[in-house]
Formats: sequence, structure tokens, C-alpha cells
Amino acid sequence: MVEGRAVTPLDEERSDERAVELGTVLAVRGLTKSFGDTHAVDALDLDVHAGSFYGIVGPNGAGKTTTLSMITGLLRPDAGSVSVNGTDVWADPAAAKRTIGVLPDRLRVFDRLTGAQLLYYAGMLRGLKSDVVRSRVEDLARAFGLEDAMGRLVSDYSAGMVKKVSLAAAMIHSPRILVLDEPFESVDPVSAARIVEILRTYVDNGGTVVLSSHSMDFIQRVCDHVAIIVEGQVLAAGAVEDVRGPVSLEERFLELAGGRKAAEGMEWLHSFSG
Ligand SMILES: Nc1ncnc2c1ncn2[C@@H]1O[C@H](COP(=O)(O)OP(=O)(O)OP(=O)(O)O)[C@@H](O)[C@H]1O
Repeated sequence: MVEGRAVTPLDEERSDERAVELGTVLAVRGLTKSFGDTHAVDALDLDVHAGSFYGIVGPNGAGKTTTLSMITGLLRPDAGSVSVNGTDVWADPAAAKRTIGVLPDRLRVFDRLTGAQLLYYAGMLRGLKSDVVRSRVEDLARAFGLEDAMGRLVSDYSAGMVKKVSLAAAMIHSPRILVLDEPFESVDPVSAARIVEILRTYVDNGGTVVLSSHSMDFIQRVCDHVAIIVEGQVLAAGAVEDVRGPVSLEERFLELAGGRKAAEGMEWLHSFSG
């Protein structure tokens, strides 16, 4: 645990109401999940304040997707609690999900629909009125640069376009918090810049973004807070400047995740056959 870590015993005693009063939109306590012998998430704590742009980083298999899936009510934890905007996600999933927009990893979308149908369907599922949905679909298509693709089947979209339409679907009900698992994977730099702008405006207006990414540069540039997760535990969390200290976030990450030893013991690779 390093500087900037927000969790104290006092935090743990804090009621959900008090957490909201203090501006904590997401409070995770002791979250745990195993798959057989694999301890994917191990008593993980996390606090995210309203209006944060919060990045979650960690090596492959660190437990990021498992954590985000439990936070968004998609995967039941073995132990621990998640409170979103004062609602316990696993005690009242329906209420919690109303306030969350989610872009899951390895997303399966209804790709036999057109982009417009998919967004319309997402809005109707969220209980919005038909005319509201129609106007939001138009706004989202414009914002994500998908106007020309709205009439085409999602199955014919490129990987980046699927990401964008899925992100648009996650936002249609104006959630208080957006939880995005690797939102920029497969997205071109121009679209990524556009998405960042949309997310920044959302955050500037009081929304909260929690996203996972493998790009330290992106997290350092865009996020105000970061948590480094290794082997299912938070090793460092807090304001990006506090977590990185005098070095770059990438260096700090490599230090904590122990990524410098990888090439040792691979001398045979340089012996070149034939
Ligand atoms: N459904 C599952 N069944 C079995 N093991 C799983 C399952 N989901 C995740 N795991 C295991 O849990 C661990 C954490 O996986 P997770 O997908 O959460 O990592 P991650 O940090 O998102 O990784 P990446 O950066 O590669 O996406 C891994 O060891 C993974 O193999």
C-alpha cells in the first residue's frame, strides 16, 4: 500500500449514506472472488469519488475484469460489498444498475440489429420514453461519429465501431457512473480523442468514469485517480500524482507489478536455428 490510499478503518465503518454525503459514488469493501484455485480478486477495497476520472491498471490476469464485473452486478462476489451511489449492488441490483452504465469486456452485443435499433433497444430497456430515446440516439450517433453506420447491422461493424456503439448504449440512460472495461481497445486515435472529450464533458458535469486500460500514458494524461491492481489486490491507489510520485506511472507500475525480469532465462531465443 502506498501514499494516496484512501481506505482507513473509519471508511469501513462509514454507512452508505455517509459515503454519498462525502461524495463517494463507489465504495468497494473486501471484494473477493475465486475460480477454483485461482484467487482472481482478493479482499479488494476501492473508493471512487463523484466527478472522478478513475483508471484501473494491472497486468494480464490481475483481476480487473473480474472486479469490474462484480462492481456492475454482472458477476456475484464470494465475499465483500459494493455500494454505488449509496445502493448495495448485490442487495438491490436493479436499483444499482439504474445508476450504472457499463461497457463489459468480451462484450456480446445483439449484432443482428442495426446500430440505431441497438441503441433504441438499450434506451427502451432502461425505461426511457420512445421520443427521448430517439433524440438521444441521434445525439449519440453524432457524438460518436456513427451517423452513417446507424442503418447498418452491428455484425458488419469493425471492432472499433462495435466498441463505440456499445459505449453509446452504456450512456443512453445518463447514468451517474460509467464503468468501462478497456474502452479504447481497437479504437482509432481520432475516435479515442473524441471519446475522451465526451467522457471529460461527462465528468466535468458531475459524472464519474471508472475504466480499465493497459495504456499508462493514457491514464497519466486523462485520469485524475488510479488504482494499480496486482494479483487481485490494490497495491496503490489515489491521485495519479501521488501514486506515480517522482517517476512516471509506467515505472511505478513496473516496480509494483515486477515486470522487469521477463527476458531472463530466454537466452535460447538468441541462438537462432538454421
Ligand atoms: N470465468 C472464469 N473462470 C475461470 N477463471 C477465470 C474466469 N474469469 C477470470 N478468471 C481468472 O481470474 C484471473 C483474473 O482474470 P481477469 O480477467 O479479471 O484479469 P484482467 O486483469 O482483466 O486481465 P487482462 O488484463 O488480461 O484482461 C485470471 O487468472 C483468469 O484466468
